Amino acid sequence: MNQYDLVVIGSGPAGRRAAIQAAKLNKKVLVVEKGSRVGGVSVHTGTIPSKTLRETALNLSGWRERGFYGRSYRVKQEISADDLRRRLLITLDHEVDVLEHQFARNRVTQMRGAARFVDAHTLEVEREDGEIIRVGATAILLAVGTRPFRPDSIPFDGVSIIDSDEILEILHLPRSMIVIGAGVIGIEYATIFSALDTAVTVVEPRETMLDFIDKEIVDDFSYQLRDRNMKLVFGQTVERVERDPGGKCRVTLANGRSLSAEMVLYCAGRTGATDTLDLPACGLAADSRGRIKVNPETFQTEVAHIYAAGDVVGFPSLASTSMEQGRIAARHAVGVPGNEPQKFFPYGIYAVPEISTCGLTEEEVLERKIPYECGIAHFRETSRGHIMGLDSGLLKLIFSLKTRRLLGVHIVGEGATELVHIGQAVINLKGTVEYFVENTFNYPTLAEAYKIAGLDAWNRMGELVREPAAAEAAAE
Ligand SMILES: Cc1cc2nc3c(=O)[nH]c(=O)nc-3n(C[C@H](O)[C@H](O)[C@H](O)COP(=O)(O)OP(=O)(O)OC[C@H]3O[C@@H](n4cnc5c(N)ncnc54)[C@H](O)[C@@H]3O)c2cc1C
Ligand SMILES: NC(=O)c1ccc[n+]([C@@H]2O[C@H](COP(=O)([O-])OP(=O)(O)OC[C@H]3O[C@@H](n4cnc5c(N)ncnc54)[C@H](O)[C@@H]3O)[C@@H](O)[C@H]2O)c1
Repeated sequence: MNQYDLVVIGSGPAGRRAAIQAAKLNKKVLVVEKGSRVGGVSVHTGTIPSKTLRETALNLSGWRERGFYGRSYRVKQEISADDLRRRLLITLDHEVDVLEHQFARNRVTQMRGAARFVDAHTLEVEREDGEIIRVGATAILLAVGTRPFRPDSIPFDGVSIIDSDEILEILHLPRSMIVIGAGVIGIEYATIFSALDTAVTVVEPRETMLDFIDKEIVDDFSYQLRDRNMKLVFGQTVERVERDPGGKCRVTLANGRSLSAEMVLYCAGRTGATDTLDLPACGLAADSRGRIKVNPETFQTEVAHIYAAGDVVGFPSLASTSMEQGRIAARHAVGVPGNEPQKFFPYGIYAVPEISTCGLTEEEVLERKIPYECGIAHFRETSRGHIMGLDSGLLKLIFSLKTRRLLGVHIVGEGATELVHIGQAVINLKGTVEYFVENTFNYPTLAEAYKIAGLDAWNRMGELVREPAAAEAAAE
């Protein structure tokens, strides 16, 4: 039986980053992956495919140019499912190739097959041909991720009633679609298909969506969706989903209302992929959604040498945070703990338009009773926004009145997921409103919106009265 310092189960963002980190520290590392190719949900069914699909949809539809040329502007008149898939396959091949090369360069051993526990230090890997291989490990990282939640009550058929994995395989672009669940996945796909001129209705049991985002940003976003005729049916639960004799999909709501469309996309959350690990054999158990509890600082489970990271541990379930969690877990597992991570990470929602946020929302600032001031900039106030033909886009900064420090940055609009990193740096480096007022920004850029929002807040906050010594230091 081969013995390893660290065995990583799963090759998604958490597993991949953990394996390479441990290998860089000269440890003997094995990655076990049951999928036919490495990369995890992130590369094959999640982040990368959905973002590639979005980019293709925006390019082929001419979405970004419609501000100038009108809503009927198209780059390609008839966009097919094949058009969308072509770019996807090229991107995925490239991602897998980069990852395989990283593993090879860093001497990370790979094994194809499904891993399960024999005991707390031993795993069995079942390969596709039925062969079973035993491996021993000093430490183990569970980076098994999640899969779409598929309740028995929904008659999935892989063609018209589908989940977020199956949407990548559709054979034709639907003219109408009902998206069930206004979480991040549901909203991203709903808005991408709406940009392709599919008539989209979103059904959500709660009265609101994306509750972790600043309300002013969600309000602006919802207004933009409704303005382009997307239907948001909130506060309604789904009673039944079925195909009617004419081939259309019918969704019946608890209030009796009936909706019909060519396609139903079901996105009501995800389940941890822990059911086949035989967790009791190592002394662990998962919760009802298949998730594993960990120490949020070390990512150790209740069994000290077994770690879990990534989506299998729950919120925030992002590729970006999963990578960091994997790195922290691997360092701790091999006895070289890293520095404490930065407190504030960005959250990017690649809807059309994009939303991105870092730090505290206005609702959180109010809840914590922190005296604050906000600064707002509309992208249309920037010259770059004019050049790009943007008629929407909003950047909101929240500052503490006491310390003048930036507490939160919230953006909806073109480039939000890139722009947010300026705000993230200022928050984590403890910068104040003066950073935006006193620095020169490239012109014309959308980043200039930071300057405008900073000045907007500063005008209400008033001048900073510097102590004479501090003023001298600032002048140096
Ligand atoms: C549609 C969609 C869009 C997304 N968009 C974004 C985005 O834009 N930005 C972002 O940051 N995040 C995004 N995410 C989230 C992101 O994909 C996940 O946070 C990330 O993939 C989680 O990484 P992970 O390492 O935990 O596991 P995963 O990527 O889920 O990988 C887990 C791997 O473990 C393997 N595995 C499972 N069980 C076993 C076993 N028993 N033996 C061997 N192998 C096993 C699986 O085959 C899989 O390859 C998106 C997710 C979805 C679904
Ligand atoms: N851009 C990104 O960073 C990105 C993109 C996609 C996904 N993700 C991650 O993937 C994770 C999973 O996303 P998700 O959208 O599947 O889950 P989610 O938990 O974010 O959203 C699920 C939504 O479905 C609703 N819902 C729950 N039960 C329902 C039911 N029975 N009928 C109808 N609606 C129901 C919920 O109220 C919720 O709004 C998220 O935590 C997210 O962090 C991130």
